[in-house]
Amino acid sequence: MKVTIVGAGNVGATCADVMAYRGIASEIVLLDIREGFAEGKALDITQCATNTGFNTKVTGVTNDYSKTAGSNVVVITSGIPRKPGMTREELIGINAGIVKSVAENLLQYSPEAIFVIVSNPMDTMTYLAYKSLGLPKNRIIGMGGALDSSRFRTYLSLALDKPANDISAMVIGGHGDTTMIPLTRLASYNGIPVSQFLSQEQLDKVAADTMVGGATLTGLLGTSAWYAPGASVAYLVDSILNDQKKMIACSVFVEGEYGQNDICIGVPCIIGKNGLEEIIDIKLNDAEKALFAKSADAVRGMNDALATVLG
Ligand SMILES: NC(=O)c1ccc[n+]([C@@H]2O[C@H](COP(=O)([O-])OP(=O)(O)OC[C@H]3O[C@@H](n4cnc5c(N)ncnc54)[C@H](O)[C@@H]3O)[C@@H](O)[C@H]2O)c1
Ligand SMILES: O=C(O)C[C@H](O)C(=O)O
Repeated sequence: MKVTIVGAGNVGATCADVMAYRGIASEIVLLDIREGFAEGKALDITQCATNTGFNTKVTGVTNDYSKTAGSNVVVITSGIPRKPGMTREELIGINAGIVKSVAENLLQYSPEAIFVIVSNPMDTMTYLAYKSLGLPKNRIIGMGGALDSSRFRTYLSLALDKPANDISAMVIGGHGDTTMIPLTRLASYNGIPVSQFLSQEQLDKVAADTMVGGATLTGLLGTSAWYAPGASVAYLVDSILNDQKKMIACSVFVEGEYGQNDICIGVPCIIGKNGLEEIIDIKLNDAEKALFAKSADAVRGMNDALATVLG
């Protein structure tokens, strides 16, 4: 199975590295606009093979889309990341044009591919890809919830002092500092509600830390994060290529689900060989429904800024 990743920067290269190491795809093509950059990243990753024991073919190209032909999955990470103090939404002006042209180029050479959108603001970029490519909604998937849920589980694990893999928890809604919705009520430690172990004050802090998880790392690193984002993309692509049918919160086009229409927003999705296979309808309580409606309003508002790009 062939995967193309556009953007060989921090997230794209990390994603390629994790996918190669875990043998998720047989072939990975990294593409970047910067001369020689993707070639260099691909060669460096390839030179891990004998020490980490993988057989994935990893190549890099400078803006040559013909080398991406016939990809089963394409991942878009091209664009600029935020700097400390910025919101993801401030990236829209530059990233919208990049994502649209990259997506169109990819489709030309891989007409059957499933698209995974990573560039920020991710929900807006996913909507842009959906509207401009004209593909069925199952083939356009925004990655954000996998990462946010992983951060939520990490913060819960730290508060509980228990392994993150024993914790089940999900974040839905927009992939923004104020639009994420960590579903604390449904989070569990091996099936036991986390509220049996943590006070409301502790739970509120975990949710707040989760929501600004990306901003915290941006403040520490001077640019946005890449290890957990790259691993989260690989996790999502694995579920597609290997038809795992995992439930992963992803940004997809909604048509009535959760009371919303005509936006891409994070909802629990079954992800398999067809991309989005089903949206799971969680019975939210009234407070959660209100948070989702507010998040959807903010996500919808950002889509208005796309008018010029969408023509
Ligand atoms: N959805 C998420 O959960 C999530 C997580 C982390 C980062 N991101 C976003 O992903 C994007 C990439 O982040 P990063 O840290 O890897 O940035 P980065 O600067 O390290 O890498 C971006 C790469 O894109 C390339 N690029 C720019 N324009 C291009 C074009 N037209 N064609 C091909 N390549 C092009 C650049 O040359 C660069 O190498 C940012 O927008 C960031 O906000 C999203
Ligand atoms: O925080 C960012 O800007 C990058 C990404 O969306 C993240 O959550 O790490």
